[in-house]
Amino acid sequence: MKDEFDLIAKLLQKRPPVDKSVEVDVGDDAAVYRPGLGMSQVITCDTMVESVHFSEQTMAPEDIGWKGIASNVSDIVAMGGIPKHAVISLAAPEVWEEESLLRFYDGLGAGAKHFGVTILGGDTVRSMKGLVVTITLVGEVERDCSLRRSNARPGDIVFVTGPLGGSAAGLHLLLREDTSEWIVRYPSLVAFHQRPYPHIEAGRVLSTLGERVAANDVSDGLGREAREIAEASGVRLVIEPSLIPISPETVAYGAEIGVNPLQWAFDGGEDYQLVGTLPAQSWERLLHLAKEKEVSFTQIGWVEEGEVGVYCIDEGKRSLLSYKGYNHFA
Ligand SMILES: Nc1ncnc2c1ncn2[C@@H]1O[C@H](COP(=O)(O)OP(=O)(O)O)[C@@H](O)[C@H]1O
Ligand SMILES: Cc1ncc(C[n+]2csc(CCOP(=O)(O)OP(=O)(O)O)c2C)c(N)n1
Ligand SMILES: [Mg+2]
Ligand SMILES: [Mg+2]
Ligand SMILES: [Mg+2]
Repeated sequence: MKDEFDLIAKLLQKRPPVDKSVEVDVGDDAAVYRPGLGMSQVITCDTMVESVHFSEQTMAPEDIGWKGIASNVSDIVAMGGIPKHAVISLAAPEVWEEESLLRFYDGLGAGAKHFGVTILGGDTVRSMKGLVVTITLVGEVERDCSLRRSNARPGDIVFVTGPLGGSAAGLHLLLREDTSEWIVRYPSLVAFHQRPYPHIEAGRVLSTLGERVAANDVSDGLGREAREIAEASGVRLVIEPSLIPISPETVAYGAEIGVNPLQWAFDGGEDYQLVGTLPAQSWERLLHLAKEKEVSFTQIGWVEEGEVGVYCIDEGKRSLLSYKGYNHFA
């Protein structure tokens, strides 16, 4: 690469085409886009740091790009929104040469295309150590229809949208010394970790239901995300661990190495499914709509009055959840 500007020009060739809601594209001081009529804007931002969110051993450059987009899409989905436009901040050390950065953008472009996101700009700077990627994503949702963490009420059903724990199992496998033989045996776990697929339609079914729905995406582990709903709503969530969907490969890998896969589900994170609550009388209607949209919802518990927190119920016995979830500063 000649310089930063030459690199940016090459990276931009990897992005999907922009739509007509974009008034000013990349190439000016800032981009300008037109929000949908009658829609509220949703905005989120997530960062990925080398050695914290990924390493050479766990993710190829393409995977980092895909997961960067997916983790931001996941937060828009957790509000019930449609992801729209992103800006990408890239801080790259010298060891990240042009070829690797272009591969990173291949994954980013593929993710953006898959989730219907346009890339309207960014910033490219030198980092002294480690790649740092920060993505800001805007989306939109119908006015007053967003899925708030504070929406849970006693009597609601607690649900998740898909299998949990697979990403943490995949990370465990990728960090092994003898990783290559395990990758062949458990490819789905590697995919859970490297290529998450937040379901835009799952969030959309919930936000267009015309009901009071709470939701949170599982980036830090089910325990942590459920607790955030309980705290924001001032209620108690009761979870039946035996109802938590866990993929057969996650169960098999856990059994082989002596780890309870529930620990990955509660504490692992990066699954990018939703955990949420909604009134019990709307459950059957949700399942009916979900079937049409090919998204899945599984009940894992219910909401009660009482001391705020998350409780697990096992053979009729309740205990306060001891799982903590991922914490950057713990
Ligand atoms: N440095 C910051 N400045 C302002 N707000 C922040 C900062 N870091 C996090 N937040 C806000 O705190 C809340 C929790 O953040 P986080 O746990 O990262 O969300 P999520 O897990 O959904 O990505 C979010 O509303 C986020 O926007
Ligand atoms: C090399 C490596 N070590 C550890 C992890 C595990 N890990 C890193 S960050 C994280 C939680 C999610 O990241 P965060 O920045 O908290 O996402 P947010 O909740 O803000 O969306 C997890 C489980 C990983 N993905 N890769
Ligand atoms: Mg965050
Ligand atoms: Mg979130
Ligand atoms: Mg997030």
